[in-house]
Amino acid sequence: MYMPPAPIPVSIVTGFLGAGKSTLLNRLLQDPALSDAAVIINEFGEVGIDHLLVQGSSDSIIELSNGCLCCTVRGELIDTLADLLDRIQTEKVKPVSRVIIETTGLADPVPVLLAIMAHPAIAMAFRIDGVVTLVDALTGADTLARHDEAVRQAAVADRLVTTKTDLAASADRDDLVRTLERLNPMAEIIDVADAPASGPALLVTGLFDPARKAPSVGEWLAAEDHQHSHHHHHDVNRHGEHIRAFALTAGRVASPAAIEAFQHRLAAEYGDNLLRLKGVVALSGDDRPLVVHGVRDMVYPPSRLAAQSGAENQQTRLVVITRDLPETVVRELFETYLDRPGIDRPDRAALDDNPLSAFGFKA
Ligand SMILES: Nc1nc2c(ncn2[C@@H]2O[C@H](COP(=O)(O)OP(=O)(O)OP(=O)(O)O)[C@@H](O)[C@H]2O)c(=O)[nH]1
Repeated sequence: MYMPPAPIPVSIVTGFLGAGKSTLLNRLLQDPALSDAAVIINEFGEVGIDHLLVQGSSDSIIELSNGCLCCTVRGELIDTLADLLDRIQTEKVKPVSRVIIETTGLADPVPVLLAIMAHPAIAMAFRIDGVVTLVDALTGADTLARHDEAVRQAAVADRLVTTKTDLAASADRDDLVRTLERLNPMAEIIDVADAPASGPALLVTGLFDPARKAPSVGEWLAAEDHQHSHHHHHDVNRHGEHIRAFALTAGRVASPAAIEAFQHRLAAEYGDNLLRLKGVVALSGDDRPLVVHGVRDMVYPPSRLAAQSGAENQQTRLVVITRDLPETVVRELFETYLDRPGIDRPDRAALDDNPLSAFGFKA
């Protein structure tokens, strides 16, 4: 295997679902200093759309197949890094100055770190520079209380970046910072709106050093290493029975208002169980799809992509990740808002008139 003169630094950008990873990366990738960085994206859901949402020079963005990086896709990450080295050696691609890995929001970063650090050849060619973890100031406290993955993401970080502070009350951000300081006393905590978060230096933290983390981080790495080296049965879906990820699809949509109304209804009624909604909405008579986002009970303003060609871009594709909310409830609501008839499905007018849950499910 080709060995570059010095190991290529690897930055891991993590943070719970919808924390703002792609938004931040898009901003950083505008900087010429990162023009020769390779970006590896991983998402959890049947429909890959992140490659559309993270903009950069197209051959530097590699999308891993769907599934979670900390579970099924770990081997693929190693293969991808090995392949990248090979392509650099054979001059199929230019040397890269850095690899940036954006994990899924559900990823436990510990197995991802270990996959790189414990692989003999990969660990010689790449070095983990650092972990930058984003924490949503609106939902972060609740997410940390409910999801171990979020706690681990915060605890392994070299830098913690609070996001959405333009939307959150400053007292809530202060409380969140105190919680983060307890979880990870050594990490620098910065705000996404502050200058240090706006440039590529955000990703440069020096060598990732487990010894500088809370003692639990060393224990997690050791436990993971044991599992790794003893080939224990690995839980393919670490995220448990409660989490569901699925796709909602449709053709071109005549009115974006229907999708927006669906999003608001879903968020208002099931926001507590709605971990994430994101997608690309193909519109009739307009080749520039809408990008829609929701996190818990927040519906974010839609944005537009540049005009897209290709059959897949004629499709509306939404990825939904729920906790303790059956897929059928979301799917029925979607069909209703798109006015697609179904047996026993109330029409939209009836639904809008009825303030109570229409499908008999209430969290
Ligand atoms: N107001 C505000 N909105 C933000 C901020 N950061 C992200 N957003 C919005 O939050 C939504 C989700 O942001 P993304 O960057 O897609 O989040 P992500 O972490 O990449 O999401 P996943 O990959 O699905 O986990 C988008 O609509 C963003 O525009 C912020 O600091 N302030």
